[in-house]
Amino acid sequence: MMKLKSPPVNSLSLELLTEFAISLEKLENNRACRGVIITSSVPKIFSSGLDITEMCGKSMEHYTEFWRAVQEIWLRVYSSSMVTVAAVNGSSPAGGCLIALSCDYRIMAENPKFSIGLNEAQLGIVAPFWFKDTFVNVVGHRIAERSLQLGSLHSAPEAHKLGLVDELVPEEKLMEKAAAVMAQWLALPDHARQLTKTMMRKPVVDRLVAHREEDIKNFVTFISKESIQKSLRMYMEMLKKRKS
Ligand SMILES: CCCCCCCCCCCC/C=C/CC(=O)SCCNC(=O)CCNC(=O)[C@H](O)C(C)(C)COP(=O)(O)OP(=O)(O)OC[C@H]1O[C@@H](n2cnc3c(N)ncnc32)[C@H](O)[C@@H]1OP(=O)(O)O
Repeated sequence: MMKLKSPPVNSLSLELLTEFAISLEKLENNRACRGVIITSSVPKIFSSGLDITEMCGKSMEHYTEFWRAVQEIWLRVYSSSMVTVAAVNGSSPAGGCLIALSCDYRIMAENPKFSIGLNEAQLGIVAPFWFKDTFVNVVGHRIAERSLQLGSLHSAPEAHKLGLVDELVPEEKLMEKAAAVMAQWLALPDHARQLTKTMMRKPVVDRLVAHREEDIKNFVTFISKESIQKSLRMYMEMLKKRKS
């Protein structure tokens, strides 16, 4: 089991992304480890997505390093040879949603206050093509198109209806259910399951691998624009105001 633990909201900072990548690599290299459940130890939050402060007021070099780390996590989770189950025990916007979408199976606590989705458009930013591809591969083109354009955050029941999460369970049963799903997936021979997963996911993975540097360049150019910086600052202010 891998528990995200970066209070208050598990935002994906460069530091957390780096630790996450190292932990995944260790598990991946451990032949005895065939599956991992990804969850959060922060109450009510799975992950608040990418740490917005990493994308605000920093240098081009920093944006480059940060985006490479984001790509790395996605590549590692999406193409993991292990069975990956997301036990979504709280809200999961944007980058948090991407982590869940990159797993093989998603179980969410059936709390209508918890929401999940790729809400980038609400921040005035654009989900990159590999976020979009991952989303399309889970929910289909039409649902992904509407949800991405509107930057929708879906309540847990809505997310289940759309197929964004595979199952809803009472909060107290989440880990038990995740373990049961893991056992079901591990009952299959690894090689057949792994080859099937590769067959399904390889085109999307290859697309980023082939355009990785170009994708970094696009991100750095986009995020450095004053208009985008302004949108992000306003969004952070809105989060703080909402609180007070
Ligand atoms: C053709 C052109 C193509 C160009 C392509 C270029 C490609 C460009 C691509 C760019 C894409 C970049 C992708 C980004 C993906 C992301 O993940 S962006 C992050 C999106 N996240 C959110 O919108 C979540 C925002 N947070 C919330 O909604 C809430 O905080 C919460 C529901 C998660 C939790 O709510 P609550 O429990 O009430 O806590 P809060 O009081 O709101 O928050 C506590 C504390 O944390 C700060 N915070 C929250 N989220 C983040 C975050 N993601 N990053 C940094 N900080 C965050 C929040 O401000 C509070 O701080 P203070 O205590 O007030 O200091």
